[in-house]
Amino acid sequence: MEKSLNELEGSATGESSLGLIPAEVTSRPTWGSKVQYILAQVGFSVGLGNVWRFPYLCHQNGGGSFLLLYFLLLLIIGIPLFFLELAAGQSIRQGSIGVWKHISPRLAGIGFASCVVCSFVALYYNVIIGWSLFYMFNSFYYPLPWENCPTLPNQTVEVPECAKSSPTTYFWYRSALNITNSIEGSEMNWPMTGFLILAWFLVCGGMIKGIKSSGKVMYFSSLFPYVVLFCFLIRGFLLDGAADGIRIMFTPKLEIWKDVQVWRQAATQVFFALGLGFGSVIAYSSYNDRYNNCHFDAILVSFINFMTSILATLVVFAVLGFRANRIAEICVKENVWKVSNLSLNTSGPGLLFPSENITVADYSKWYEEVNHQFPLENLGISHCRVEDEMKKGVEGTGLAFIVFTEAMTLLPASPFWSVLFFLMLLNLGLSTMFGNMQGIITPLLDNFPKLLKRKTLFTVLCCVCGLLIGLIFVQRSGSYFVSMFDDYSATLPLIIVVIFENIAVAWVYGADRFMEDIQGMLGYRPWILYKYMWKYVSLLAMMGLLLASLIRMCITQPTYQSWNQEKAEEINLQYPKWALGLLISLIVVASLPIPVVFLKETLQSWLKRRRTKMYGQCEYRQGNIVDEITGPVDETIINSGHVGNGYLPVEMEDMAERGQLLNTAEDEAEEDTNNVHG
Ligand SMILES: O=C(O)[C@@H]1CCCCN1
Ligand code: NA
Repeated sequence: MEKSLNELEGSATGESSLGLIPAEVTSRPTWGSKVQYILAQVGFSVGLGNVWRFPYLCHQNGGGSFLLLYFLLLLIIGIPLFFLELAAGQSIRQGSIGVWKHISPRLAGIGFASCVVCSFVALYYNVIIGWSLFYMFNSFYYPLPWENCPTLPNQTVEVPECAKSSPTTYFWYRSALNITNSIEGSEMNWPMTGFLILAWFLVCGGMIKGIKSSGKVMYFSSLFPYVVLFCFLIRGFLLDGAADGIRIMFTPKLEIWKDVQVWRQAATQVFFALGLGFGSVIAYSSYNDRYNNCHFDAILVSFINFMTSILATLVVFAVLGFRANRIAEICVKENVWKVSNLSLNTSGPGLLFPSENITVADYSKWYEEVNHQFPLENLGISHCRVEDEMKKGVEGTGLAFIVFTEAMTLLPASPFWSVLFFLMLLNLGLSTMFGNMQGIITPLLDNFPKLLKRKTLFTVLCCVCGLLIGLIFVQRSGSYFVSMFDDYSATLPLIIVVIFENIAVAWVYGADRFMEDIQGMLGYRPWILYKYMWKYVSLLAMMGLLLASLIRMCITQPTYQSWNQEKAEEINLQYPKWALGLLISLIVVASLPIPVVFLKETLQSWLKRRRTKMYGQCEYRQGNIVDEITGPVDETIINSGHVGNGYLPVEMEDMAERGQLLNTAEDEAEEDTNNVHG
C-alpha cells in the first residue's frame, strides 16, 4: 500500500481499529512506507553512542567477552522490551503518555518521565551535534587547524599548553571549547553558541512538517553514516597496525564476567543504544498501520543496531591501531638512537643493538630478550609496545574529537577524511535528534489535543526552548555539564522508567491480554517465551540492574574529568555542592512524575468514589454510556433507571477511567480539530 502521506494525512487510514480505541486513531498520519519507518527507527537508535560509547566500553571491559555479554543482555532485556514498546505504541496508537494512560490513568506518569528523560538527552545531544558542525567547518582547511601547535604571538615558540599535550588536545580544549579549569564559571563560548543555534535550526527544519518531512530526510541521514563507516573500514584495513588494533580490541578477557559493574555498564548501554524508555520508539511505532509486523521490526532494528556497533568498533580500533603503531614507530626510532649511544659509552646491550630500520615487532622481540640480562627500563629505554599505547582508553568526546581527529591527520588527504567523519557524526546525531524530539512532541500532542491546531508552532517552540536551555552547555564550562547529563540523566532514570513500563504491561494490563492484542495485530501468536520474559526474566534482570546502579551511586563519590590549563592535563575533580544538587535533581525530576501522577490519580478517583457513594450521582455523561456499553449492561442501566442519577459498578468506573467506555472531553476536542482539518 504505497499511498503518499499527503493522501493519508488528515484522512481515514482505512484500517478499522479493533477494540476500544480513542477516536483520533482514524486521522493519525502514517509513514510513507515501511522502508521510511525502518530507517527512522534505525536512525533514532543508531547514534553517537554506537561510535563513541560502545567501542570504549568494549575496550575497557574485556573486548570479546564484553561483546558476548552485551549480546546476552540484548537477548534478555533488549529485544523483549523493544518489542514491548513497539507493540504497545502500534496497538494503542498514542505517544508514550497516551499509551500508559490507556492502560491506567495512574500510570500516565511513566509517559511524562519518558518525556523528561528524552528532553534531557535531546538537550545535550544537540550540543554534540554543534561540536561536530564546528569541526566539520574547520576540516575544510589544509593543513588541518589541529595538525600543529600554534606559536605564541610574534614568536616562534609553541604555546606551552599545546606543547605539553598535543595539537589535537589543545585544539579541542582551547580552540573549540575554550574550557575553564572547573565546572564553575559562567562565561559564554560565543562561536559554539552559533553552532548550537545552527544545530537546532537543522533539527527544527527536519521536524517541522512532522513525520512527513523527517521520513524523507531519513533516507539520507540514516544511510549516509553506513557509507562513511564502510569507507573508513576499507581505508582502515589498508593501514599498518590495523590488524593489531583489532586483535588487541577483541582479545577476550573472561574474568570480566564476575564483575557486576561490567554487567551494569553493558545493560545501561543496551538501554541507551536501543533508546528504551525514551518514548521515541513508541512515538514512531504509533504512526504505523495496525497490522504491521512489529515483531519482525523489533528483531531487525536490534540486530542492525548491534551490527552497527560492531562495525563502528572495527573502524575505531583499526584506526587507533594504526595511530598506536605510528606512535610506537617513533618511540622505537628514539630508543634505537638511545641504545646506540649507550653501547658507545658503556658495556651495555651493545652487541645486539638493533639497526635503524627495525620494525616495531622486531624491536619488541629484541627488547624482551635483552631485558632479561639488562633491565633496560633502568637505563631509560622503553618497550614501545603498541598494546600500551592502545591501553590508554579514550572515552566519549575524547575519542571522537581528540584521538580520532589525530589519527586522521596522519592519513593522506586528511581534510577529506575529516569532513567525511564529522559529516557522519552530524547525520548520526541528527537522525537520533529527530527521534528524540518526536518522543517529546508526539506524546504531548496526543495528550493535549488543543495543541494539534498549532502543531508547527509547537514544534518550533520546543526547538526554541531546547536552544535556550541548551545555552548552559555552550558556556566555557559547558562540556562538564554535557558529561554530567550523559552520566546521570541517561542512566538511572531510564532504568526506572523501563521497569515501570514492564510492570504496567506484564502485571497491570496483563501479559496474556497483551499477547492476545499482539496476536490480533500480527495474525499469529508471538512466541510464548516473550510472556515469561516480560513477566519474570527481563523484569528481574532490570531490578538487579537497578540495585547495582543504586549501590554504586551510594558508594562512589561523583567526580568529573576536568582540563587543567596550566598542567595541560586532565585531572579528576569533585563536584561542588550546587553541582551535586543539580545532578541529584536530574535524577529526581526525571523519575518524579511516576509517583506524583500515581498519587494524584489515586486520590482523585478515591474522592470521586466517595462523592458518587454520598450523593448517588453519576459523574459521567449519560449519552456515551448508552452508546458504548454493549447489550445487557446497557439495558440494565436504562431499565434500572440508574442513568442520570445512579452509580456505576466499581469495575465499570475503572473502565470508564481508562477511557474504555467513554469518550472523554479531550476526545471531543480532538474530534473538533479533526473536523477542522478534514
Ligand atoms: O546510541 C545513541 O546514541 C542513541 C541515543 C538516544 C537513544 C537511542 N540511541
Ligand atoms: Na542516529
